[in-house]
Parts: sequence; structure tokens; C-alpha cells
Amino acid sequence: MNMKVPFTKMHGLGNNYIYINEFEVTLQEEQLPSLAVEVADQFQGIGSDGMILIGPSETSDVRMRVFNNDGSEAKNCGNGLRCVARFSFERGLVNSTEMTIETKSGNVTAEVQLADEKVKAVTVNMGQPVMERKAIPMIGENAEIVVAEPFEAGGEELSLTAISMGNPHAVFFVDDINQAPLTTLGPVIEKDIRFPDWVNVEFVEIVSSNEMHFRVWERGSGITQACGTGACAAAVASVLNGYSKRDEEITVHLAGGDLTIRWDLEGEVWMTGPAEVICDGVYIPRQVRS
Ligand SMILES: N[C@H](CCC[C@H](N)C(=O)O)C(=O)O
Repeated sequence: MNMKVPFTKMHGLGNNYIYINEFEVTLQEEQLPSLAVEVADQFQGIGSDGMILIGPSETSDVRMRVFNNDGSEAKNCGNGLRCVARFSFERGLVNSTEMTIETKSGNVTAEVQLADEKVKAVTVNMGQPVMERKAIPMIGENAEIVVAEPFEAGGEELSLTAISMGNPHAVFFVDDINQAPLTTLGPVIEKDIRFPDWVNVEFVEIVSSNEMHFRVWERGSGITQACGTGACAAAVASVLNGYSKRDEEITVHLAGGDLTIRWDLEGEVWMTGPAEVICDGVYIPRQVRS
């Protein structure tokens, strides 16, 4: 990458990304993974959980592409979708509070909610969760869907519920979120061979049928303050395990704040939460620094 890159840094509950507007900036496809690693570097780059591109789409109003801070490309990002919706509305990429956003796992609809003409929150219809084992993907000959399945990792016996929201999630219910083995088992489970594409790892403490505590070790990024697709997966897992009910709002307390999730009777998962702009800037790639 040999040219300066305009960017906007945004976050959803502390899950922050470097957003690049492809309507204004042309990037080389083969340089995207290394650019994501560069800009995410907190010491010699900008510092973020990854990089998100907002660009033209043939099937939606805009397209979102997501890169983790290890350079891997993901198929979906809930916090990213809320920020893309806010950016697209505020920067005139769309001319409505409602919009469609193309992701690598399909198209979603988003709506920005205004108060005093400012974006206060964003609601996204995240579509239907995928529960079939081989579509997560997860290897194994057991039942077709993975709900409360015994799962040994790092010498510990756990109970796994696996859900895909376009990206894979391994959800584990614990009695005390503060004792969750996030730093010890997060990286072990992320790259467990039973998940051919690796996996996002979530630990959840149920407070009530409408409330839970949530922590995450993200595939390709490690511990983040929040994971929107993970919160959706956790809410679906809670219903599948009988802790929560369909079509009821669930407050998910993530490290960076709260999301409201609802898995409706048509099977669609709705996510509502904030999206904030931190700054605009111009990134100088290492290659052209004097
Ligand atoms: N690490 C994820 C992508 C980012 C998802 C997360 N930040 C969200 O808000 O959903 C993966 O590799 O599937």
C-alpha cells in the first residue's frame, strides 16, 4: 500500500474498527489482509479490532467487508453493521433511515433511530441463525444441531451450543461470568480442530430469561469489548437451552455495554444498540513513511 488512506474510526460498545469508504478510496484486493493488520496495530498503526470496508453493492444499498486484526476476512459483524448503517446515513451513502447492507453471509436490513436528528441507536435484522452442525461448520457425527453437547477443552468438561450468524460461534453457559475461562480456553477453543474455520468463543451467565452477562474471545481478534453476532448467537443459544423465550427481548450485558436481542417467531434475529464515530483521519502506510 503506497498511498495515504482516509479512514473513520468507529465503535459499537467498544468493538472498534477502522472504516474505509470504498466509494472514495480504491484499495488493492491482495493488500487488504496486510492493511488490516497494519491499521489495527496499536503501536505502529491506528489501533483497532480490525478493518471494515464500506463499498458499492449490486444487491444492496452498500456492502460491508470485515477483516479481523489478524488479517482474516469474516463473513459478518454485528457491531460493524450498526456502524456501517450510521456512517452510510450520516455521510449520504443512503437517503433513508432504512437501508440494506450486503455481507459475505447475505443481505441484511438496518434502520437508524434518530433523536433530535442525531443517530441514537441502530436496529439490524440479522436474519436467521444457522444451527446445523455442518453449516456452522463443526465436525462430529452427533446430533444434527449442537445444543448442550459435552465438549472437552483444555482439560475442562464444558457444555457447547454452536450457532452460526454467518460466522461461527461456540457458546458456553457458566455460573459466574467473572470466573469464565476466557483468556485460558478462548484461544484454545478458537482454533480447535472440531471447527474447520475456527470459531468465536462466548461465555454467558444467565441472569433471567430476559437478561444475561456475556464475554467473548473473537476469532481473529482475541478478547473484544463486544461482539454483535456473538450476542445474537448467545440469545439464540439461550432459547434453545430453555433459558429464554422466542420473540422476547433479551438484554445482553457485554463488557462495553448493552445490546437488545430478539429472536422473533418468523425466525429472524433482531439486534439494537449504539454506534459511535470516534474520529476521521488519514492513515500513512508503513511503506511510504520516511
Ligand atoms: N471475529 C468475527 C468477526 C467480527 C464479529 C464481531 N466483532 C461482531 O460484532 O459481530 C469472526 O471472525 O467471525
